[in-house]
Amino acid sequence: MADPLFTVRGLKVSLPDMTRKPLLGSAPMLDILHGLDLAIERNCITGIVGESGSGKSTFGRALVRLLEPSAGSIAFDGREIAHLPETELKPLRRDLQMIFQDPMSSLNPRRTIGAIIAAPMRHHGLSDRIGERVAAALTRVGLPEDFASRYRHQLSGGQRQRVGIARALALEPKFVLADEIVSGLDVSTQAQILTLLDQLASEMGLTIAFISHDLSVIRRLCRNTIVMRAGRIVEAGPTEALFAAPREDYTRELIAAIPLPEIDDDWLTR
Ligand SMILES: Nc1ncnc2c1ncn2[C@@H]1O[C@H](COP(=O)(O)OP(=O)(O)OP(=O)(O)O)[C@@H](O)[C@H]1O
Repeated sequence: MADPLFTVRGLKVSLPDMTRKPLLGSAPMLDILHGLDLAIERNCITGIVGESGSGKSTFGRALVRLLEPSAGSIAFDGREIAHLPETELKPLRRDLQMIFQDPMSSLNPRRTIGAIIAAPMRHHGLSDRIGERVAAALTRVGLPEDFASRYRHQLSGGQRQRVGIARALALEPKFVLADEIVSGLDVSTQAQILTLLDQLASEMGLTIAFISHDLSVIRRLCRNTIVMRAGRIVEAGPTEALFAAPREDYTRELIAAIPLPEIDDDWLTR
């Protein structure tokens, strides 16, 4: 792959094992990722799929440096970031954004939607024309501008996830991690949110890592796919080729387990 946005080599992550935390002292370390090598292509959506506990979220969190790897390298846009201290990461945070699974818990109930979307702008020193920027961010995700004065509890699940997307995109980041962002929504709202993400990705030339356990969604949305199992990469490559001719038994099993398409399955036309 020519000029990827991320190049990851030998990525290992170990975390304190919370299931074995002693009453006194620190928890023993548990190896979660066992040395990942891969690249993430620019200006497209890459799917990360695998069963629960395979390490998808840990990998995503290491990419956006919410976690520090225990070993290995992460080159982001040509710069090594795996072990950068927080002071040097701060300006990079603008380029590394995240959309969370549960907008109900990630949106502050006491702040207006406008204040929530404005927060990352203020944090990164963009304090001029905030009202205009918030209105543009809302319009971009298909919400009326006057939603800026509403609160979280006045929105539906789908509208809340649109706010989560607006907040992540407000700073026009180079990379967005989307971790199971539709799993709490009903099927038709899921379809709307995925269509929106697909449109925004192509309009804004975004690079997105889309974590999901749902292979049928990955197949329709993502140009490339990474399959994970037990903290390792099983296989990775262009989605079409991976589905047409999976190299590994595990990928074949995942594909075989995809439920038959629903009648209104044409939400994404490409
Ligand atoms: N602090 C911790 N202590 C103990 N185990 C942990 C800790 N953090 C993560 N794990 C374990 O590491 C493994 C990978 O977790 P991770 O959340 O990355 O997987 P995932 O593929 O995203 O799973 P899911 O689809 O269920 O969200 C899991 O087995 C999880 O239980």
